[in-house]
Amino acid sequence: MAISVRNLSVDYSLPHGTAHALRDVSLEIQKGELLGLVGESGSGKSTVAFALMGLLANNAKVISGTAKIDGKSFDLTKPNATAALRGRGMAMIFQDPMLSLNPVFTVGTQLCEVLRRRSPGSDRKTRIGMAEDALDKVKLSNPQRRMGQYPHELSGGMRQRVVIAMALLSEPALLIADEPTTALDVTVEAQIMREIIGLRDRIGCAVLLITHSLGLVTEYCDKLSVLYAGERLESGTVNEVQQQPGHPYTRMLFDCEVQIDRERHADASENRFTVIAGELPDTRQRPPGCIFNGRCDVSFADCAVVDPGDYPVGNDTEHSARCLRLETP
Ligand SMILES: Nc1ncnc2c1ncn2[C@@H]1O[C@H](COP(=O)(O)OP(=O)(O)OP(=O)(O)O)[C@@H](O)[C@H]1O
Repeated sequence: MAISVRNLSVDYSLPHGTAHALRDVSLEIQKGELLGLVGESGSGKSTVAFALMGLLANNAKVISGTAKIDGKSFDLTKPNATAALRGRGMAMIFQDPMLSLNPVFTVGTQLCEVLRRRSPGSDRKTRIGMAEDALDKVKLSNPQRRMGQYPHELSGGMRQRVVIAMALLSEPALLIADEPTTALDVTVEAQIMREIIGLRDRIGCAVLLITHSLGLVTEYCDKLSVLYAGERLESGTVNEVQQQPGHPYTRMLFDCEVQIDRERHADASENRFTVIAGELPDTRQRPPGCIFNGRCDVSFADCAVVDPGDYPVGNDTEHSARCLRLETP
């Protein structure tokens, strides 16, 4: 079973114009696969997730887009599409686990509620057993005690495990993890990523991992899509894209990552990270031609006027990038 999103475009209306935050973004994730969606801050990653989950802000409008899950298509411009999509099984892990947890209920009550909604006929004792089992599976120590605790009594990493346990119990077809480890320290990050992989292995769901970290993507994901100013500039398997980036932006992102890694090992201050010079363009006035033209180090005259297509890279049919340099005459 594959999950796909086709031509997702989202606008935000602002006091001075309309920001075209996403433009024709398409993604495809197979069952059991982890797709990393990377891009710098403001590139539109969360907008993709929110559009799928029906969590967009009031000033947002889905201009186009279809999501296909389990062979069934949903028109994302329709107001009730995301409710129907959620009904087919989607769960989301946020950077802040408190967005998924209710502070006034115990962990046990919240986990049992997921089970009650999923199988209303189940008895309480069975639900408690299953909830404890889920906490055990995400390696939360002393599950019985945790069941009676409130979210504020747990650390950030423990809360994130509870959210993963909730996802485990809801058995989604698609799990969206939006910067799930950004607020956690590096050791906890690795543990939480392992739990997400464990969840994927147990229920065979597709996972969309939203992150600004290429390091996380190369370590844990099967495929990646690179987002820039609301456009998907490149997509392919992690190995292919890493070995042969088709887009200059992807190459620059990988160069930054290597630099960050070196500086980490040299124990340098976090502030010295290399960044790509320039800024994201204002999406209220998308420039003509390639959206990355203003920051590209290998652009040529046509890049300022011709909107590039999505061209294949190398011999891999899954690998493509939006760069005119890949156009074959
Ligand atoms: N409610 C809103 N109204 C107006 N603009 C918005 C709104 N929400 C997001 N945006 C803008 O849309 C663009 C994409 O934002 P989004 O949060 O999806 O990016 P992101 O890649 O997830 O960023 P980050 O990594 O910082 O979370 C940004 O320019 C952002 O300022």
